[in-house]
Amino acid sequence: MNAQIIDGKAFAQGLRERVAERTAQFSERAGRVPGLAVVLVGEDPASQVYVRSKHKATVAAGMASFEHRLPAETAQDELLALVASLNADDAVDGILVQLPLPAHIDENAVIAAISPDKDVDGFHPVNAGRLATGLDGFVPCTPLGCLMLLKDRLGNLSGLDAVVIGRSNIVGKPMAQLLIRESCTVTVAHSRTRDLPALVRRADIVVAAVGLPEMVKGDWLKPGAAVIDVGINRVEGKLVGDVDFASAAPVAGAITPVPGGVGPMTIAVLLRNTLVAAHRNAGIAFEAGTL
Ligand SMILES: Nc1nc(=O)c2c([nH]1)NC[C@@H]1CN(c3ccc(C(=O)N[C@@H](CCC(=O)O)C(=O)O)cc3)C=[N+]21
Repeated sequence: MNAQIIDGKAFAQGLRERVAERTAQFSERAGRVPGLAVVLVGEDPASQVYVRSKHKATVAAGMASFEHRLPAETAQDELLALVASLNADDAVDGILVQLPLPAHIDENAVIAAISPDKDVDGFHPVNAGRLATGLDGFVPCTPLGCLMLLKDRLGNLSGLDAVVIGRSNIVGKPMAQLLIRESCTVTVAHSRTRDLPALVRRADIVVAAVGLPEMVKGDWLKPGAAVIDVGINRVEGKLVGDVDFASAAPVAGAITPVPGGVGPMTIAVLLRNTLVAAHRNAGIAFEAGTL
């Protein structure tokens, strides 16, 4: 058997086109375009690349993009003041502060300062709580993108065994919440997990989000499993995931590549969340439909 490759890039392209159509309808009705503010502190080259591609995708979808680039030595109070002004700005529907922030800034304090109704990253504790309790709110872009790919491939996920490797607030935990909501039996594994290969071997769905290059091996997988690789690791100038693709692809039923899998979904879902935020802020009902 050889896995179907899940083409996240193509799926993301389709999602972006649907978002663009719905953005045009929104703008017609509301008399303004949705706006996304992206804040980048410092000169980290990888972050600059992401912010650049977010900007291009935002404009391509018909939205306004407000970029704020601050020097690495920006004081936390200055950043908090900028967030407060974006919270108060009616042209701004969504706010994203690019992580990681420089070490002298308390990330949790900055995330908490973003209005939960503009928190299109879904990182604010209020949105994490909404997700955990089944209330409407913003869901982090990467896990929501992973879920879209899984549902597109597998349909109903009810009763499936899922293993999420990684327990971060931005991927592992919200991914587990989303899979619980889909009625999967979810196990969250992490660096202290005792027998990871044995755990993974039972899973119909494996989501790898640990940040260790090619850690998950093909002989850990149950034949036919759906494998979602969230890892983005730069190794010898090459981009590789957290899954050893060469050994996993012959065993898996379906697998996302890196690049071209989950990464492009993250940006497409960010636009989707910004469109949802615009509807809420304008008091226009949002029909999820194919979004
Ligand atoms: N507040 C915040 N929100 C984020 O959503 C956020 C963040 N901070 N900090 C950094 C991470 C990383 N991230 C990615 C987005 C797109 C790709 C992506 O499009 N990747 C392409 C390849 C890109 C390349 O070649 O480097 C792919 O996988 O095919 C990857 C990673 C969003 N992040």
